[in-house]
Amino acid sequence: MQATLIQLSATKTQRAAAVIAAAVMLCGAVLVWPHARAQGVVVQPFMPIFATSVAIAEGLTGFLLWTQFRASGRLIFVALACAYAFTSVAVVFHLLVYPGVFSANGLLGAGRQTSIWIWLIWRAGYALLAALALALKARPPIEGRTKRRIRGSLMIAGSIGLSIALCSAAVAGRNLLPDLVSTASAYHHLSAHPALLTVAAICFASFCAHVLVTRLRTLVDVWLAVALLAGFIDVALTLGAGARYSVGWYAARIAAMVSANAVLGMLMSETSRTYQRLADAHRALQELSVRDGLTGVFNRAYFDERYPREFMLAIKADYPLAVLLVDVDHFKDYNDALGHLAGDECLRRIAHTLSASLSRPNDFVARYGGEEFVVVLPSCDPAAGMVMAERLRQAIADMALPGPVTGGPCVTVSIGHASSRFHAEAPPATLLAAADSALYKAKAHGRNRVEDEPGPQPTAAAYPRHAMSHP
Ligand SMILES: Nc1nc2c(ncn2[C@@H]2O[C@H](COP(=O)(O)OP(=O)(O)OP(=O)(O)O)[C@@H](O)[C@H]2O)c(=O)[nH]1
Repeated sequence: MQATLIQLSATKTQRAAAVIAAAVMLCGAVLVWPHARAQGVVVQPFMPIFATSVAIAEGLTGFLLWTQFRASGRLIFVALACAYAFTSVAVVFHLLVYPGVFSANGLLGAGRQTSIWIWLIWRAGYALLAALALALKARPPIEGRTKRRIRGSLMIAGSIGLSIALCSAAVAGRNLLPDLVSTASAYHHLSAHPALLTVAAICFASFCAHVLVTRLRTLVDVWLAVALLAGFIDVALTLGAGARYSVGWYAARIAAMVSANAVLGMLMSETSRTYQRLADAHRALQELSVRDGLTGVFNRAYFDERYPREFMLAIKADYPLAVLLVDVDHFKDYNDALGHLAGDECLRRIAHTLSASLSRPNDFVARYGGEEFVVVLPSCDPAAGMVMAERLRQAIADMALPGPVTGGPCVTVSIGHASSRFHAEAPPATLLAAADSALYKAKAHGRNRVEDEPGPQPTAAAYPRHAMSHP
């Protein structure tokens, strides 16, 4: 089972979902473009809600990518986690310095264009770091948990440090950086500024490089492409918008939200699918671990664990428990005459008939060893146990499996039966020993028959009290 996403190919449905998301964004951008400069309603709480949700989404994406790195050792994941960590920090700065959110001009002594410079750092940093991650795609995984933790932590710390340094520089250099805005809320001449055009070019180039290099083979490739495209649309619409709280500005912010959530959505859906697959695999493994590989009935280990539990339960609830030991007659001759493969098939068919003959949910059959099976029948008194044993013997005989001698008797089984209500002191082995001794008798008395042996008896008890008879 695939533990990480590195080689997880995108299915047709996942590709279709990504294509639809990209198409909706592009169509939306084209439709909005002619109205981008139209002034919209100023919704003051929009910016804090938008920036907070983006910062959280980017941070969560970074964290989930980091866990993918911890599991796989692939540097591409930690490089992508760096891109998201960088962005998450830049978005927080962007919010702090944004005019009109916490104060008229923004916190940290921001100038009127500081938030735009930080936004440029955010968009360019994300695109560049995502492109840089491409270079690490083919790198072999880092071996060793400590090595992974140290290298990964250093890279993440480096990207966070870089983001803090660049954003702080944007705040500190508010008077040195080129002026991008014409008024406090409008930035019409921004589109002509080389800084913004450069960032737009970086975003577009990063998207193209990603598509060309990855060919969108894996799930991560596909949704990262959607995130990069959304980042470019954010920049393009912001360029066309001209002013804060215009139609284009709102549309650009929505594109930024798509950019922040595209990979996160994929990671969350894949994480829950992985849990589902893990649970299924665990269930299958558990089922496999209690089954006998040859016959498919429960194995000896399962019997050894469950039988004492059934025994104690019978003591506690004061009901009888029947045990049948079923042994194939002259099986050595069968093997010698027909070969071990035929012998295996014979055991499989006998096991199938035995389990198919049990109807109550708590009855079970296990392979006790070699050509011997054990059947446990809780709440079954001696009379019902003998009836059941005889029914099983007959069922095997009715199969009419040809025996080792051509034209001779068919395959048969001998069954030793023991059933009893117990003293609390009686060890579980006593009942098994009684069934074994009954089996010995059945063999000695000519085989293809059922014999019984009294199991450990109670000192004084009405018997049976709750016993259920087999129909
Ligand atoms: N094909 C096959 N044979 C098995 C398997 N396990 C045990 N056997 C064979 O079962 C045979 C058991 O032989 P014995 O213990 O002498 O018993 P028997 O020939 O059945 O004689 P009785 O029990 O006295 O009727 C041996 O030849 C084992 O090799 C198995 O998984 N597959």
